Amino acid sequence: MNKQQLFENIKRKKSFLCVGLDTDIKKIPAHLLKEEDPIFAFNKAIIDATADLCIAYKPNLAFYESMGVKGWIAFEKTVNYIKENYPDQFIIADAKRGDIGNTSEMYARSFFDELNIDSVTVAPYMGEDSVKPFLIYPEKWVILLALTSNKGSHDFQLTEDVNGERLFEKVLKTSQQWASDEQMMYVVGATQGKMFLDIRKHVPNHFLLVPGVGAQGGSLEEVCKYGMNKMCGLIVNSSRGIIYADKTEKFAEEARKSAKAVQTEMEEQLKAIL
Ligand SMILES: O=C(O)c1cc(=O)[nH]c(=O)n1[C@@H]1O[C@H](COP(=O)(O)O)[C@@H](O)[C@H]1O
Repeated sequence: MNKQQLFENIKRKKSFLCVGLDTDIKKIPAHLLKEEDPIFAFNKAIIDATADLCIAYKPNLAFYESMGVKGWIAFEKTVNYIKENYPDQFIIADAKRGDIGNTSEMYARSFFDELNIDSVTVAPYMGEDSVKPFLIYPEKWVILLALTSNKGSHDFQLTEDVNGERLFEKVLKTSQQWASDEQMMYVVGATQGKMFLDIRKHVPNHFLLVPGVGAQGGSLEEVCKYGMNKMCGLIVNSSRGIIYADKTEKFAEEARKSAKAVQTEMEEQLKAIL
């Protein structure tokens, strides 16, 4: 999917919501445990209940890999289910990969060749040759960690060099030499508030993947105020805040209500640019 198609989907659905499929066997409703594949059954119900309200899904690999082979199968079935039934959805493999070149090549192969996923999150700290293997696939995206939502973002990302340049700024500047805004996005946490102004100084036109609303307490209003551009430029993720809205047989219905509440706020925010 290219940038224009992404924007068309945002306009059509009046939403820039990404539903995070961080599916934990310990948190899903008990009645699903009797299913042959409870993780997939949960995901399928959540996807069917939310697909018209969001433009992206982000399964986080940790939740699947923690279950071994069964988890990987559920992940693959989930990706295929989205592709077959909701082909307009942008799929993000949240894997935070990145390694020496020939190893990154293998990561890229698994997500892009084998599974045909639209994008993968990548850590920038091993540098150019660790990111480039992901960039040889047309219309596939690298989503590079820039300024994350967690407290630990202060440990490295916000530290300054002798010239006063912060590490996340160096990441934004340098990585723009590797790919354009048609192939690269950046992760910026919703908890970063006014920092979006600094981010936009470096990357005015890029799409940003923004996790951290909902369970982590980030403000959608602030994200939009400081981070929205003329193509929206935001994909805002909520995982726990949507998928675990309820633990009963009505879980999918309640997840839909939570997604609808976020989408309604997004529709309001989009009036600034549409
Ligand atoms: O790359 C990410 O998606 C990510 C980056 C970041 O800075 N913070 C962050 O929370 N995430 C992911 O976004 C999701 C947030 O989940 P909730 O806090 O439950 O909405 C999790 O899958 C995190 O791993």
